[in-house]
Amino acid sequence: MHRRFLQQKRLQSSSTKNLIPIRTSLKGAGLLQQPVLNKGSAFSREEREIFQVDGHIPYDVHSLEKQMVRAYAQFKRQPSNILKHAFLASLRDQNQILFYALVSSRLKEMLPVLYTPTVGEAVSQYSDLFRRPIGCFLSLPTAHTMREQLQSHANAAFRYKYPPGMKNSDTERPFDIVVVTDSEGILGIGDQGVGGISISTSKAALYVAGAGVDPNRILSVVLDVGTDNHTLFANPLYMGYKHVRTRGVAYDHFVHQFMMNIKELFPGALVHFEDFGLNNAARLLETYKPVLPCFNDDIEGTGAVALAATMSAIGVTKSKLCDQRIVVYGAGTAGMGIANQIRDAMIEVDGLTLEEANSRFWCIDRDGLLLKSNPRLQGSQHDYARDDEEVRDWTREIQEQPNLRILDVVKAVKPTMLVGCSTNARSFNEDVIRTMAEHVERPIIFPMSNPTSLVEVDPADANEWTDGRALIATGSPFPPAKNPITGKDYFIAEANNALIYPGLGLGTIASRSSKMSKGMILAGVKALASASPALEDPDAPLLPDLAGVRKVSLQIAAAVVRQAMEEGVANINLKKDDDAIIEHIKFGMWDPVYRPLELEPEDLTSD
Ligand SMILES: NC(=O)c1ccc[n+]([C@@H]2O[C@H](COP(=O)([O-])OP(=O)(O)OC[C@H]3O[C@@H](n4cnc5c(N)ncnc54)[C@H](O)[C@@H]3O)[C@@H](O)[C@H]2O)c1
Ligand SMILES: O=C(O)C[C@H](O)C(=O)O
Ligand SMILES: [Mg+2]
Repeated sequence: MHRRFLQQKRLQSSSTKNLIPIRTSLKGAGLLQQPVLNKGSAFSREEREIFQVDGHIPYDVHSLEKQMVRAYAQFKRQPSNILKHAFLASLRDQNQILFYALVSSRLKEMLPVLYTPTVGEAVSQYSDLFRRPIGCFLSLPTAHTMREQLQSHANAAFRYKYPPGMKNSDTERPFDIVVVTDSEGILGIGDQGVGGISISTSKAALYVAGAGVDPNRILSVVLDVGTDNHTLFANPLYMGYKHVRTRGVAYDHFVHQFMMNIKELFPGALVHFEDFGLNNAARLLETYKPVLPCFNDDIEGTGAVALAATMSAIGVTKSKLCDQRIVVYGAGTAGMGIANQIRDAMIEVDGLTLEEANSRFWCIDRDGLLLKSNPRLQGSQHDYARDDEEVRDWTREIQEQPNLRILDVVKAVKPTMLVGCSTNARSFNEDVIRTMAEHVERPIIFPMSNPTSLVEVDPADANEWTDGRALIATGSPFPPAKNPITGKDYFIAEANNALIYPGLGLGTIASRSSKMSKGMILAGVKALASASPALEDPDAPLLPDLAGVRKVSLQIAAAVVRQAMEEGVANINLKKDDDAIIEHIKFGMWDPVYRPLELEPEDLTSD
């Protein structure tokens, strides 16, 4: 009876009175080793007694706030960003609440460590830094047991048990979101083999910290089909499948087996494709869009964030989308995703025809300007390839270049907007930027390549070479640039897909939608663009700060849910009313707070 009394007393205590308790039968060391339930020094006196934690932990009881102070000091003591990243990974593995509470409270400082750019190092050094596996490793040689492996993750995922009649997050499917990479095109650093798991776990962490998705309902996956990365092959500590990267029919079969297993085992879960290679990303998205809810972050997420930044920029320049002349440098997964997203918006918002909208783009890849005569054009590149005739009208000086490079194109086209997704560091050099700035009052410049070392132009340089006139957004975080004329700081918008994918994902799962449609993505873009600080002040950044992503995600998710309901793809019974939608989304959101613990009833009866 004593324990029952203590439980009731604890439930009435003021600090926990509004929190729904969680039931568990774990005790002692077993409880401390469960990162979802472990509170470390924050177990209350009563919990320590009931759950036999006494003796496993020093005496004093500390609040979550005090734990955060200690964890932050330990974080600061790590000598490099990669060691800080490793520290955060261990913390996540020990105490999920403390990890997310710390990260969420200092998102601005933690994001560049947890995510881009440091995640690039974590991926490439994965086998050297490995401590404990987090995530799901599906390797080609063990494909015959893939279903059992996925099922085993579903079984191992912690499921909350709330007392009867209280909120229940335990729905019929074990996971809401599956983040998957095959590691062939990690950021701009290419094939990274099994280390790609860290991009999946990082993207998953942002769904949690950035949109309040329950971390226990996201599965992070790497599809290990081998690697063509010689450095990894030469590393005796490499932990992945040491085999040349599997391609062709065997690769397609493996991916198909994965997708079909997800559809059957986790029905309705959103599949988030991340950093697949150029030859697979668009093809897989097209294949599986009609089959299950799926989304490619590098194509659709990047396109969406770039479109939001563009909408914001044209608000400053007081022009229309259809007035833009856009040069896209690097016509790969992200470059084509951005062009497609902006092109589709020109059609929907400004009423252009497809042909008219395509004609606003000049895309450049390794062979130079994409021309219709180029036999190597692929996928969306065909839409944007220019007529060879057009180039014949350009000046002799330009025409005589062996293949049309960025400076030639900028001279001839006089673009209003220059987007970089090339991985070609510093390719927007002084000549390119100054030439662009000669012809346009407020040049819109988006060097989107990640990580930081691959950026097409340092925003400080772009700012200086345009006398502070450029409207800039980058893929990685940069410090403010000084306006050379006014001396004021210009804050650089971070146009990273992390600003939008968490909200898009949250909206999709909150609407229990059968797909993530173009309309839902566009609704999310408009919500993000409407939160732009530049709407109020033309010298402010083009996008809200990534550190405020959680607030923005709620607005994005609400727009997505509303649109899903309008399109008839939502599976919820809800009034089409803004307050009701926000309430519904908030109800499902997860917060990093310690909930009171209750013993499973069978454990109580043994008293
Ligand atoms: N800001 C963001 O949110 C975001 C999102 C996705 C990708 N990215 C970044 O964009 C870059 C590209 O990613 P991706 O997924 O599109 O890769 P990708 O390999 O699919 O595309 C890169 C393209 O650039 C071309 N290219 C390479 N070198 C070039 C050169 N010297 N001149 C012209 N073209 C060249 C390639 O041929 C390829 O078509 C990466 O650095 C990635 O980190 C940023
Ligand atoms: O991961 C990022 O930082 C953004 C994007 O998905 C990328 O591949 O660069
Ligand atoms: Mg990516």
